[in-house]
Amino acid sequence: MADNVQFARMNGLGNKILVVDMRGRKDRVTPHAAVALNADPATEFDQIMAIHDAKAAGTDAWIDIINSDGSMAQACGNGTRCVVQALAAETGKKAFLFHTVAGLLEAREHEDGTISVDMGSPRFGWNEIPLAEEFHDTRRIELQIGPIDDPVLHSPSVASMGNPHAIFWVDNDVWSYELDRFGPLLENHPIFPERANISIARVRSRHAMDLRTWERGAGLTLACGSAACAAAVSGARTGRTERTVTVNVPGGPLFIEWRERDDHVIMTGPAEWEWSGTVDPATGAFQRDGATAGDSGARAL
Ligand SMILES: N[C@H](CCC[C@H](N)C(=O)O)C(=O)O
Repeated sequence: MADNVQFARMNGLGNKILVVDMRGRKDRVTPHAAVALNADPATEFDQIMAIHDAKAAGTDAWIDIINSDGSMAQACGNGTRCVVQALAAETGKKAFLFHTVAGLLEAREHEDGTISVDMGSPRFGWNEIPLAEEFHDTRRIELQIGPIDDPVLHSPSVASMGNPHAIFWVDNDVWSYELDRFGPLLENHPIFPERANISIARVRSRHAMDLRTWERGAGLTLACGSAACAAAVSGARTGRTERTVTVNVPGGPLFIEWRERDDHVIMTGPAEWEWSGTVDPATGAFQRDGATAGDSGARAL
């Protein structure tokens, strides 16, 4: 299998990530390989982060983000932290500038091992999300699910973090809603021409909320970094929270700051290496190395 490349199974607060090293190659990880990798319980994932050679001076790498259904995503906060950890372990560098289809992405590893990603400016225009119909106020759009006169979820805030998000605000425990049932319906609702990541959020205080996400192209996940950012900015925009919020996702807390000075959203959280191996990016056939996560912490690919 001379055509294999190095890859690592990692996670960002339980968001299942495969980081694949495509540097020095012209080909890409195929949708076929993605679907095959996701079908094997050992490599089941939410996103693949494929690291390619940089295309522009001053950037460290180009990154392709691939959902487990083989579709491409424009942003993945948790996966970006995984890439930073792997490249920091390889190079000793702490600060990185990545290029994705959504633009430039700055990220940095801190002394304590946590990683911050500058997710850029959120966008709120109905055609930027995008929505299929014009809505002037995207803090609350007309969309509901459940009985017409007593909807289970309704009036979400919508935002783009490069990728489309809808946040439904709820009063009860986020676990009491059947997101596995409503998620696929809402993800594919005609109001979202490019589909959407669907979250339910419960505000706990001016600085904290609970969040569960049904990810576009990946389904229920333990964490979704871009959704945490979309929820935090939507919380602040609707007056529910301040601009600095701890977003508790099923995998743990993410710290989000919507910076006043430049409108950028900074997401901070951990990344974890689980094991490494080699994979054929055309077919998804893979082999594991011997080493697995003990207390080894960060590791190069
Ligand atoms: N897990 C990712 C988001 C993936 C988004 C993807 N599901 C899409 O937009 O299609 C994150 O941490 O931000």
